[in-house]
Amino acid sequence: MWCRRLACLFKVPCRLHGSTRHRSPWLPRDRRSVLAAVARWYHTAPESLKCAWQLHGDHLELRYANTLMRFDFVWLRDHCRSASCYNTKTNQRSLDTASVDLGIKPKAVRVDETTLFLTWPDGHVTRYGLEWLVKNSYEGQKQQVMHPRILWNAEIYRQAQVPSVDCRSFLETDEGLKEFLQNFLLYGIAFVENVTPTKEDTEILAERISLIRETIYGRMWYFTSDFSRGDTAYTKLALDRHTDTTYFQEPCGIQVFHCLKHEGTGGRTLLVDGFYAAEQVLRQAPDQFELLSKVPLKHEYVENVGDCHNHMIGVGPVLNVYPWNNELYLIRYNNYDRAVINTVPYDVVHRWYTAHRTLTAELRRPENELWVKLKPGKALFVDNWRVLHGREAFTGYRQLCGCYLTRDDVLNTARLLGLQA
Ligand SMILES: C[N+](C)(C)CCCC[C@H](N)C(=O)O
Ligand SMILES: O=C(O)CCC(=O)C(=O)O
Ligand SMILES: [Fe+2]
Repeated sequence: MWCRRLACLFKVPCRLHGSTRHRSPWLPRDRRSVLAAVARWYHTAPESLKCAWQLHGDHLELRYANTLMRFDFVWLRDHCRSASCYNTKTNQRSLDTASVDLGIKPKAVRVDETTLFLTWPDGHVTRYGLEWLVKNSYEGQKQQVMHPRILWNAEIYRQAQVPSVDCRSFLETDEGLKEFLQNFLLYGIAFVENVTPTKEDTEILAERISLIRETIYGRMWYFTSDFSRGDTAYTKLALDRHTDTTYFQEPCGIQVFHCLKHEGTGGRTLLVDGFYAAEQVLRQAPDQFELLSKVPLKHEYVENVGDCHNHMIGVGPVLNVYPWNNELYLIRYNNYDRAVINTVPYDVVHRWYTAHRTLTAELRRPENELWVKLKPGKALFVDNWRVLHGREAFTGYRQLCGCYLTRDDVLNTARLLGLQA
């Protein structure tokens, strides 16, 4: 059974459409089977079943380490790692891809125990390690996750007993920083303890892992319930779960919160793993998950209070997934800031509301809610692409400081410490 959805272009195990075999849109099925019938398999050694390959009219088929891979010939030429094609000092391609004949085909192919050798019509030789091919092929990629995560509800998170990292160890040791980042990547939230409760000390923390993303709220922001800005955050009202800056084309990657003072009641922080909730939607209603990942929405921030005049618009679906493996990487969920829906016709609108309701029900399940009281000295980092935050209404004087971080730079720091990010 081939996937009939037009929108589904990828040959991935289909969790969305209930079929595991999709038709590859790039190669008509009948042509592939004709070619397969005339081609023959070559093995590195007669008795070796570890690696086998065959040359087809327009691609090379290679079986290695239980992975069946198909490589386009231009791809094979384009990724050549020889000294004239690739600069290993800069890790950049020097080959001009536009100079490759789109009809190119290797003149000779040879495989030994570890390496694939291709000789091109002009005599140039390309070598690929077989392990490298498994790791870098489409077929290898779609079986892997980009970002390993532990999805959680309140119980899972509590059971995990994720430790907070001490401020000194975070600032002064690579181990402390790495432990913090590992927890942050896995859970989408992480705490630093024993921080001096000032804006300046919070800034030092932020700069340890990333660049601060300056926005219309400033670089380091600092707020109380004085309605100095035209947004509910600057009041004492409760705020339902949401992600921030959905009205930016690229919502801020990370949010840092540090409560510097609270003399009063209430004001607890709510945290909900948006990806855990989205996974439940995928299980219950895969077509609703798909709709939430396809329908583009606008979010908007219109501010006219005092001297602050801003008008921001961001466009994107609620759920953002990598198309080759369906992995979630960004949830955009803010019912306060969602703009007028005018990007799809009325019947799709109704289906979208149904899907949004299913997701909202999951996000609102009490067992998915993690409530914490932020205290001076304890800084919270939230992955704003994954974990929703909210707050309980409060009384009294409450002062919160923090900032947004650029996501690329947090991931950069994590990768430099050897983490998969
Ligand atoms: C965090 N800080 C107080 C600076 C800004 C709050 C932004 C609030 C906005 N409704 C949003 O969700 O993006
Ligand atoms: O007051 C709070 O605890 C959080 C408010 C909020 O959602 C925000 O500042 O983004
Ligand atoms: Fe917020």
